[in-house]
Amino acid sequence: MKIGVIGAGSWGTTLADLLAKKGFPVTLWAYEKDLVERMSATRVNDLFLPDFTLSANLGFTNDLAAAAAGKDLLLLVPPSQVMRRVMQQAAPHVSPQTILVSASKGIENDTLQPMAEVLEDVFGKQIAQRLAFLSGPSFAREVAAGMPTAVAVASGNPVVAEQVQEIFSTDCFRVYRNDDVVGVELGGALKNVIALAAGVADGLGFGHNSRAALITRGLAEITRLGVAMGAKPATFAGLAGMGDLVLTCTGDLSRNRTVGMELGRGKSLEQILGSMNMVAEGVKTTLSAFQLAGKIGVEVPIIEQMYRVLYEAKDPRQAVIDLMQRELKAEGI
Ligand SMILES: NC(=O)c1ccc[n+]([C@@H]2O[C@H](COP(=O)([O-])OP(=O)(O)OC[C@H]3O[C@@H](n4cnc5c(N)ncnc54)[C@H](O)[C@@H]3O)[C@@H](O)[C@H]2O)c1
Ligand SMILES: O=P(O)(O)OC[C@H](O)CO
Repeated sequence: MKIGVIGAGSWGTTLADLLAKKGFPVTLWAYEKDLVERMSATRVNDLFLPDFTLSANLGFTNDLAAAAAGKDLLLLVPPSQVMRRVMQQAAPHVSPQTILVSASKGIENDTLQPMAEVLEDVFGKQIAQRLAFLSGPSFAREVAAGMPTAVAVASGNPVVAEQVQEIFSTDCFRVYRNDDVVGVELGGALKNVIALAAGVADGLGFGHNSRAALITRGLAEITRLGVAMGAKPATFAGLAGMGDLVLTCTGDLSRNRTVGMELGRGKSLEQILGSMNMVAEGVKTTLSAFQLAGKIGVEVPIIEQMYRVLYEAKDPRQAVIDLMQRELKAEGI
């Protein structure tokens, strides 16, 4: 089983190392040429996953063709906004038997497509039979440190779901199968928007009540939008829904929650993003999710306020006031 990993951010590096430690020969593609040189020399990803020495079974390359060609499985972990561009370049080198597993969490701007649709555009509709999605509550640094973690893998092809489950599972990394591709993908993408909002609440100095309200009503929004897109409601009660939402809205390691906190403390989005080398997918996914909800007519009040804070420079305090003063209604999805 030869494996290529596209994207050497913290998650791609962590998963590449997990697979290499299981004994698979793994080639990790990094966008940054100088990072490849340093990782080859030191076996440390000093840019995105410092403090961890990577397995000897792991090879590094800046050449997409070398990473993609002759592989039985390709793990795709670039930021979602560049997935299309990167995979268009890799596609001519991907063999027709290769299984593709996406671990990226986002919805493309402009097209408003989740990664399943982006990859179908690049490879053709038939790719769905060889495609799987890995998602769920999983901070890279905790997985890299071997802390027990459970995630979901979704595929429309049950054979592929089972293969991917076997390939990725370890004593510390437990993978559950799921057949709801849309739900698993959207749960992972949309929780980032709610995590931004939870961070804003923390940054404004609010407490546990506010966070619990955001998580619960955020889950209702995610479920409403997801179901309208064809997802199964039960998926949002699972690892890729509730599980990842709770992790990201409460965990100090979350980049999305951190961005939200800085916004709540009064920094501008430009200032915050200017000081980060990592990706906070929720920022761009907020735009896609807001537009998507408008297009299909789903009410998403938290996502809408997050959109106004990020893209219309609305005062976060006013966003909270507007959320709290909405017309009173019955609880439910
Ligand atoms: N880090 C985590 O804990 C974690 C866990 C689960 C899922 N994810 C998801 O994995 C995906 C990748 O995130 P990450 O955390 O590994 O990244 P990261 O924030 O650690 O690093 C940024 C990544 O973006 C890449 N990049 C920047 N500009 C690029 C360009 N123009 N073309 C190609 N690549 C470019 C960098 O090379 C690097 O791989 C995201 O969708 C994220 O939501 C991350
Ligand atoms: O650091 P974040 O906010 O991108 O979250 C990382 C993972 O998606 C958590 O499962």
